[in-house]
Order: sequence, then C-alpha cells, then structure tokens
Amino acid sequence: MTQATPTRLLWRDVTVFDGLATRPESMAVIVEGERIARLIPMPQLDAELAHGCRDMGRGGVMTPGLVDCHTHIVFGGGRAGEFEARLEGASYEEIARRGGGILSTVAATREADEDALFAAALPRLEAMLADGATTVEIKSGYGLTVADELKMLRVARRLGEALPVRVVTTLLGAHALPPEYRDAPDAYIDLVCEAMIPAAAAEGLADAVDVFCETIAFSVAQCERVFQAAKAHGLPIKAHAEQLSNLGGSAMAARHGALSADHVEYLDEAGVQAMREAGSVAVILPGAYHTLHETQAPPIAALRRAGVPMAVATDANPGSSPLFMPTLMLNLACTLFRLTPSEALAGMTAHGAAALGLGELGRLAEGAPADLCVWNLDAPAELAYAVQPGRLRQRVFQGAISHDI
Ligand SMILES: N=CN[C@@H](CCC(=O)O)C(=O)O
Ligand SMILES: [Zn+2]
Repeated sequence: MTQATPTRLLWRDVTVFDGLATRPESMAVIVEGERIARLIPMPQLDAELAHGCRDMGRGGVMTPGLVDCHTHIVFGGGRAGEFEARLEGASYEEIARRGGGILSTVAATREADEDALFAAALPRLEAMLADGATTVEIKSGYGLTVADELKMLRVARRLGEALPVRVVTTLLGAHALPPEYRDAPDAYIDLVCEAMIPAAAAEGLADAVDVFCETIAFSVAQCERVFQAAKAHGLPIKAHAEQLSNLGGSAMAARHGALSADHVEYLDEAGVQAMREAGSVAVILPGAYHTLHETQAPPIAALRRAGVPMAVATDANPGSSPLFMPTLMLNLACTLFRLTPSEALAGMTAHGAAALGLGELGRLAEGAPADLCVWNLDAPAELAYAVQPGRLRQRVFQGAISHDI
C-alpha cells in the first residue's frame, strides 16, 4: 500500500547487506527524501539524529532494493505445451528449429495489442515487486518487426509508469530470425540495424541493445553489426551469449565494451579474460539452466578468480525461465552454481545494477538512492537459504514507502 512519506524515516537495529557485503554491526538507517542520509552503527544514533524522524521499526535485515537485470516479462500467450514437449524428450533447440519456442511467442505477441500485453505483464511485474524488486529490466524480442518491437518497448515503459519500480528497457530485435526472413538472415540484421535501432533511439524507447548470439539465433559477425549500429546511436550493448554453445560472442561483446554477457554457461578462459579486461558483468541465469535441465554450468570459479562481477537475474520469460520470483534465483544461484549467499545477493543488487550501467543503484550507502527492502529475517543469507514468499516487511522506492506490512 502506498503511503504519504515524511521527509525523514528511521530504522533501528537492522542488519545491513550493503550490496556487496553484510555490515558486521547492528545499524541505524535514516532516509531523507530520495536518498540514504545516514547509515551508522546503532551506538552512534543519538537523540539529535533521531529527532523528527518517523519510526520505521526495529530489527530485521535491510538490503538494497533488488535489481533484476534480465527479464522478458512482456509477451503474449504461454508455452506450457513446449514444457510438456521437453519432458517428452524434445530439446529447446529442436523445438526452436521447428518454429516453436521463441517464434511461437512471437506469433502470440504480434497478435496482441499494447493494452493486452500491458494487462498480461502487470501481474508478473507486481509479483516481482512483492518479492523485493525495485529495478527491473525488460527486453523486447518477441515482436521482430519494427512496429512490434516498438510496441513491446512502449508497454515496458508504461509498466514503469504504472508501478513504483524503475523499468529499464532493452531492444532485443536480434533475438530470433522471424519466419518471413527465414532465408535471409543478413537482410533481417539490416532491418535491425537500419530501421529498428534508429526508430527505438529516436523515440527514446530503448536504454540498451541486446542480441542472442547462438547457433539457433545469430552469428558473432551478425551480432557485431548490431553492436556497431547501437553504438552509432549512443546505446549501450549487452549479449545473450555462450548459453548453448561456445561461439565467442561474450568476448566479441566485451571487445565492444558491453555492459554484460548473459547466460555464459559455455564461456571459456579467453572469454573470461576478455570480460575482465572490458569490465563487463557476467549475468548468471539459473532459472533457464534449471528449466532447460542444462548440464553445463557457467565457469563460476574462473569468473571469481578473474574478478569478473557476477550478476544474478530471473530471465523471466515464457519459455526457458517461467519463473517470476527474484529471491528464488538467489537460492538457485547457490544450489546450482555454488555461489555464496553473499555473492548471490550482490548479484541481484550491486552487480545487477552494474549490468544495467546504473552503478549508483544496488548499494546501501550514505548518499545512495533510497531504494531498499526490509525483510523479516535475522541474517541476509536466509534470503538465499529458504524459498518463502511473504518475508518482505517494507519496500522503499525512491524514498517512498510502497510496501509496508
Ligand atoms: N536465450 C534466449 N532468450 C531467452 C529465452 C526466451 C524464450 O525461450 O522465450 C533467454 O534468455 O533464455
Ligand atoms: Zn534472456
């Protein structure tokens, strides 16, 4: 429930995960307007500091608002049939090659108008907010015509206006080859570069440009052309890469200064080093790995050794990750990929923000934006340890309380 927010809000005795690590002491936190004004050990909280503050309660765990840096939550239709087909033995790639998978969502998304897409996506986004998200990236990629890609991006922008959340939009025109270009993939890339990117940039609808670099999608050379066009329009870039095979898309993306390479199950040492040198974030997507029953995990130890920041996201989409719960991903990142709870939480706060080029977000620090969550927990690790809805006590977005139980 949204409430009128006074200027100064005070929490006492909270355990703080600051976006990178848990603070060792019990803290007091004061929010003033849209910023965190004070973040201090409890003993330093005196009557003068507390004066005039609204008491927001005592105890619990405070984290930055969760940053889900990779989602596809605007789409038409559903893919339960494909889920069944996979359980009967078909692979994700086979389904894609026979025109199902992403292309079946493309057909349903083209059919739907903006209002229908908005109405379908709204509860998905609401579920993420109820689980602590304050920033959610949303990709296009199920339209694959100029008009339908822009339609998806407009819906994403509308979602950000309708709910107390920061929506970051990404143009993913190079997600799959649409049927009408079946024999002319380079001509489709021409369309992405010469029409889609300029139109999205002109209307201010895209905050970044993404590609799917994979044998069932686009080659490294084709993705590189998309990146050149994006950069010519001043848009940051990112890539779905090394999900099902090792094509070298992550290294190419890194050479172009990509914000992130996402999935990266098949990333090799050269790719890790290219990402390290470029400062690209590796976005780990355990939901797709889990749903597709993949067997090759991302090279977590190599990424850790190289100091490549690892983000964690839902990849919420109708096919490979129909999972709309950010905190579930914290658990899966730990259980499937052996991230520590602290690494997983950093992946959905500080590093998730970095993967979007929003370095100021995802941190609890004096002067940082007041996007934060208070959880009914004793320790931050519990967020990754158990999968349990309803633990969110308070959610503050841009200094305003948007959830308070
Ligand atoms: N890998 C490509 N794209 C999406 C899947 C989208 C879909 O299957 O609809 C992903 O991130 O997993
Ligand atoms: Zn994706």
